[in-house]
Amino acid sequence: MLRVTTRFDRPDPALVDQLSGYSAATVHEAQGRLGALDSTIKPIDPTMSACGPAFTVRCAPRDNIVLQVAIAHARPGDVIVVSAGQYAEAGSFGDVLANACVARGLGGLVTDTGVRDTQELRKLGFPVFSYSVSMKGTVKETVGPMAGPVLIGGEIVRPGDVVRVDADGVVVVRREDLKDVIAKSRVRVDAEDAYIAAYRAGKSVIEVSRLAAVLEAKGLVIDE
Ligand SMILES: O=C([O-])CC(=O)C(=O)O
Ligand SMILES: [Mg+2]
Repeated sequence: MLRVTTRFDRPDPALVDQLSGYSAATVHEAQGRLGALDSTIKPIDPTMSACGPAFTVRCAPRDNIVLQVAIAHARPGDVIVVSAGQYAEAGSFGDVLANACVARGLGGLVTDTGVRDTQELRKLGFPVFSYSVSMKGTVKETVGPMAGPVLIGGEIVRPGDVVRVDADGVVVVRREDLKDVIAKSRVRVDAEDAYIAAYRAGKSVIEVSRLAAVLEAKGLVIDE
């Protein structure tokens, strides 16, 4: 017998909602350039985005039985995060399972293996971020634990950490850092807005980014 748990603490939904107002790149910068999964994990459609608590899953390569169990047990808003050995040659998720996710109100899927039925997935609009697209079928053989820490895209994701996914990829925020990262994201967006306003007002990049002293120290002379 193998007894597994699907219980873990989830973050305050109001904080998840606030984080969703910031792009993945902003969140990554705001937390000190941390938490970005490898760029090999990409949305199947750049218009897709999501933000939610991670429901973590470990699957054997070419096997999606634990993923299916997770879809049955995840809560509305959860983003399922599947670590399956960075295995490109398997289509472990497609439009049938995506419909099960939509019916349960899940937030999205992030996986380091492949997905298939991508045209149907795009039409359905369920956010899917994967390592590959592969038509190759999977077996349902290897059971194992879920809702534990997983390694995916070079980062550890724990159940209940928050994943923010958009056209630029996937970033993970530790649940305990959420408030701080939201505050730092706000500061960053305000600073960027000020830069953009200055450029529109005709100021130069060198002035706004205070580059003159840096360029001088580096000995750069510009002939116009
Ligand atoms: O059936 C599977 O294992 C994956 C799939 O193609 C789907 O969910 O449509
Ligand atoms: Mg299918």
